[in-house]
Amino acid sequence: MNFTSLLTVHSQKSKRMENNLSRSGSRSSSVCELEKDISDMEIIKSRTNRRSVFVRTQPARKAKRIRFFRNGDKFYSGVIIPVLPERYRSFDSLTADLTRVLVDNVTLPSGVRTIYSLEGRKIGKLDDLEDGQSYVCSGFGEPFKRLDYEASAVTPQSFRLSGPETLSDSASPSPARANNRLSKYLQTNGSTTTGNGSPRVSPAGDNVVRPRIVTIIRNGVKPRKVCRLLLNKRNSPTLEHALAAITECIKLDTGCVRKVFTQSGTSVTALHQFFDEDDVFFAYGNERVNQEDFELEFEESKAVLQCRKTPITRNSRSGPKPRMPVKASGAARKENETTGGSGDSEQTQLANLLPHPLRLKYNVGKIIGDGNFAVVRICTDKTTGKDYALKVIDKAKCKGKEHYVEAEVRVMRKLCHPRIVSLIEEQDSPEWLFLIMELVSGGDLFDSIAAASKFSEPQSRLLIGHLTSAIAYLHSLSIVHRDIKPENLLVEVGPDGSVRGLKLADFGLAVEVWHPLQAVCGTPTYVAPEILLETGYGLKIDVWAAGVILYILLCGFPPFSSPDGDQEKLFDAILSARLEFPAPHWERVSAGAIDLVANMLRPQPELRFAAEDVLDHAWMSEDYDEMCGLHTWYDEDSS
Ligand SMILES: Nc1ncnc2c1ncn2[C@@H]1O[C@H](COP(=O)(O)OP(=O)(O)OP(=O)(O)O)[C@@H](O)[C@H]1O
Repeated sequence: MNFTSLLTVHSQKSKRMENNLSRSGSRSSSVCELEKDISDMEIIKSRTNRRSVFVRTQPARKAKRIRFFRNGDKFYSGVIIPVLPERYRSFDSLTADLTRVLVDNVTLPSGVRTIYSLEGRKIGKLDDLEDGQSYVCSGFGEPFKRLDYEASAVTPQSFRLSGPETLSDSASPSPARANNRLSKYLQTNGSTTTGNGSPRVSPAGDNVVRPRIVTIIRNGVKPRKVCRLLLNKRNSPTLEHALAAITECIKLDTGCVRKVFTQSGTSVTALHQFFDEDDVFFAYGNERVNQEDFELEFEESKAVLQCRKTPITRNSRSGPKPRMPVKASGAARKENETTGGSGDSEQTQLANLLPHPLRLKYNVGKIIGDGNFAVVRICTDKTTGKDYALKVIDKAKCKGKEHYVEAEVRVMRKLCHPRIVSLIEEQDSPEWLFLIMELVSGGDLFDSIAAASKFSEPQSRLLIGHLTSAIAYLHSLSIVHRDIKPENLLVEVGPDGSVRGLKLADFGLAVEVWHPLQAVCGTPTYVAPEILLETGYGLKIDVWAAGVILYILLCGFPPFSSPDGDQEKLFDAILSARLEFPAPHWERVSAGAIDLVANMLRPQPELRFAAEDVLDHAWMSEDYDEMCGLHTWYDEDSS
């Protein structure tokens, strides 16, 4: 599980989804397009061809597009779901799906139990749901709360600055009606609007806003919730919009965020303050502000540091070659390094913590890795002598994010692929979650890159082939990993220590996709532009990340970086879509490799290669080097 999430340290993981939603015959179709297509197509899996194909087999049946709100949550703008009888054979299957979809955005501890119309009428069957209408989901025993839910359906997040009154959601009503709702929303939230209901974007505001991650501390009992939020022109064209974005991010118990302070206690009254020096902010509703609020407890400081931790080096050398991002190392790893591994007493302690069935079956050994929430140790099956990896997840560290851990396990249980680390078994205790996983003992790809600096084309082909086949498999199940990076790729090594292959691990951010996702998450160096733009994203973000990795394998540094380690500049570079293959580092790389990288790093997801396109690319063929001559140099004129 990796919580280097951009949006919040309580990272973003949502759930669920529709099975068999794969790519259409047109290789470049996006998830959004597929969402449209699925309504009138039936999926037939071609066994002979690796690719899933859509074949129209029956008259088109249109999905009902329905928006679902969270009961009592006027800030949640709802989720739109296409409802088709093929997809939901029972009302319960719809509520189960809604539970998985909503858990990313709202608190629903017992899941969706009841669906109401906006007027509070209980919905009992699928046929009662009307196309284009909105409904309210409530949990167990919750009475219906009458609110103007549709007002929140047009939050600033769904407002496009670039187009006149267009809404990001295709199922939104007419611009006029949407405008009314937007205007109503802004009025109820104290914002000013222009005559036509658009948010007033001051030229000054326009100038100050740039993609920037800030840390927000939610007022409350210490240790307080610490979140990360990406502010950009889309969600923060005005101060009011920024406050609404913060409200949505931290979900204050007391409703709207009304006051924000910097750590020095200065009240934030102008938009530019979010883009000045301070990057830690304290958010309040109507509560009183006390001086001691600005003092951080140890746990809070740790969370803030974690938020700030960027894998981009701040000690960049001058010179043409950008450096690799710095690997985040966890506390346990450091501890392991200084103590030379886990001592006997520590091991005994852990063995005592193990649930009885695991204690009977395994001997626990030394620490082999750690993350923010888990320590991973070697363990050995007492009967067979086979080694496994035991991941011990500390539930206390995951407080409030339990559903992400559950999602990680749920996703892993479904997977069975030679290039994906398999989950052997799991055991739960009130404080810990124990996962027994396949052991991949060669460390991670980050360390291999650090050791090798860069890889030959055949080695890069092998590694990217393994990674892409894992991604293609995930995508065939409509699962997006969302945190593909060298640290999450475990390496298999041969007896001579050479890299033989890799396996994909860490499904902490993985989620099933059946509508464009919005949660901003991932790791900055590998994040796709559509995530930063917050226009909704899908499976192709994994291909982008794999493209970044292929670029790194071939030349030893990332395609997008910031010379001084500034994260905002990194985002600007990603958004600029300027992909360069600078000499001398790329001079000896073949044209085929460069072509593949360029297709994996296309800024428009609909033009970007899908995972199977990558596998089909000529450069991926083992014969490529032979066909083209071993040292096909990249000729700039032929690009
Ligand atoms: N199956 C495995 N075999 C060998 N080593 C593993 C395995 N799984 C994890 N590790 C090692 O343990 C480290 C931490 O694991 P993982 O990233 O899953 O933990 P996490 O707490 O979820 O991490 P994060 O901080 O990224 O959320 C990995 O970086 C890797 O080095």
